[in-house]
Amino acid sequence: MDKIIVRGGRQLTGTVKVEGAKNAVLPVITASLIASEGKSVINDVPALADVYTIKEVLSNMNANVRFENNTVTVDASEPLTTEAPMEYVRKMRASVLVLGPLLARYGHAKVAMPGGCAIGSRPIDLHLKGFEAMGAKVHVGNGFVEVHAEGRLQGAKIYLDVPSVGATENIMMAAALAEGRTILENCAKEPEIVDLANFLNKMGARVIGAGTETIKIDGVEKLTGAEHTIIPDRIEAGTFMVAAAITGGNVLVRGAELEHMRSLVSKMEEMGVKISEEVDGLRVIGPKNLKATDLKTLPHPGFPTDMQSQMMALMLNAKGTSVITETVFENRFMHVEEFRRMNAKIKIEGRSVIVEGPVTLQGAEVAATDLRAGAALILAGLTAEGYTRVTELKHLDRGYVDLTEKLAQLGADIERVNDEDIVIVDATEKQQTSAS
Ligand SMILES: CC(=O)N[C@H]1[C@@H](OP(=O)(O)OP(=O)(O)OC[C@H]2O[C@@H](n3ccc(=O)[nH]c3=O)[C@H](O)[C@@H]2O)O[C@H](CO)[C@@H](O)[C@@H]1O
Ligand SMILES: C=C(OP(=O)(O)O)C(=O)O
Repeated sequence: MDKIIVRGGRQLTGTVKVEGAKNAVLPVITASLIASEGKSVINDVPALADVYTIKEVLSNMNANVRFENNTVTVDASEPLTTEAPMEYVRKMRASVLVLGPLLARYGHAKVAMPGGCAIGSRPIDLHLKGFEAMGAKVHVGNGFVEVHAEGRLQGAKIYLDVPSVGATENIMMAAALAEGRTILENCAKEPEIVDLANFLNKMGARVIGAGTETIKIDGVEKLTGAEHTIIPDRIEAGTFMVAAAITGGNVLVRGAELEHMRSLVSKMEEMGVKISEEVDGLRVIGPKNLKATDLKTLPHPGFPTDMQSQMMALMLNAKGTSVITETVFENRFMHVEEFRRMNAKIKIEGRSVIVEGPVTLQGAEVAATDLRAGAALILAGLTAEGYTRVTELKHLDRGYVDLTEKLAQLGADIERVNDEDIVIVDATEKQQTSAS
């Protein structure tokens, strides 16, 4: 089993480049299934475990998919099967995004029902309600969800109870080939939604309003493969911004888009971090003393839940009491217990946590309970005394490319090792070990 070992105390400096966004590339790759003609060429694709998983999903459905040098090409012009293999849906919830494309093109799709996960129950009822409103029949049973439509889907007016990112994407893709106009209200406004709409439009779809709370889609008869470059990953960028801030460092995060990250930038500035826009990214300079603040996660343009745990690591180093309220996922505080192993003073009260800082964090063995929890524990390790060992890296590999190497290049004392190779113990740790 791999572990990441980090020793705190180094200031990070230099430049780091952001990859293409995981949450944009997954829907864009699934959207390429709609094209009954031509090849799609998708650039700036990060080499993430999730991308390899979605590639396998598509290949198993008879699409011809290649992934080389950060470019994915998809040729879906041969007839496809309309069932996604269960093993992949288990690995990655975003596999449910094949439902909309397959339903649009073939009037049928079947996938394993995605389970709950560490951060909450994550139902897909809103995706299914949207399909039903367009005339599809939905059957859920024996661990599968199956959707059917007789003839073309029909454009419809659909109001989402909550602005779900996945439901907005799935419905937008299904509506691309529906007969007539679909109006999707209270939809998600994330930059990744805009990226998907741009790709669909390049394929010949007619989607307007992406990025606002109402999206209108006029269905067309067919879509053709297109070329597209994925937007930068705002969550990876944010993770490096926190790494710079937490170590009092000075880092240029190349590719970070201010427009996609206003809520994060403004919170970090409230904490005393200096952030300035440069031609090719954002420069982040950490202050000597960080100030406490409060934040509430919300759908975009509110504060992103995917940056909540990393900000908690920053707050542990800030002077005063900070409060985080998580409103998007009901169980996204699994990292709190792990931070406590590192001497953090955090209380959970319902959907809020109260963080007292600054504390002297102590290195410990901690588990990455989910993707962003893993990143947050590494960030905390950058300021902790002694060694922090982060385990359960499978989550982290879903969302970060070469995180260890990139942080090491910025000056962090960090390495990824296989369990059996671990022999190093520093002086502090030897003392702790012999004292215990
Ligand atoms: C691959 C991808 O893009 N993942 C992102 C996407 O996940 P994902 O698309 O799964 O997240 P959603 O926006 O759908 O979920 C937001 C909230 O809506 C609820 N909900 C969602 C669908 C539904 O049918 N019914 C329902 O009740 C969820 O339980 C959750 O409480 O957006 C999340 C919220 O920004 C991010 O944390 C994830 O990183
Ligand atoms: C929760 C996340 O992703 P996913 O929806 O792929 O689980 C995330 O990126 O933080």
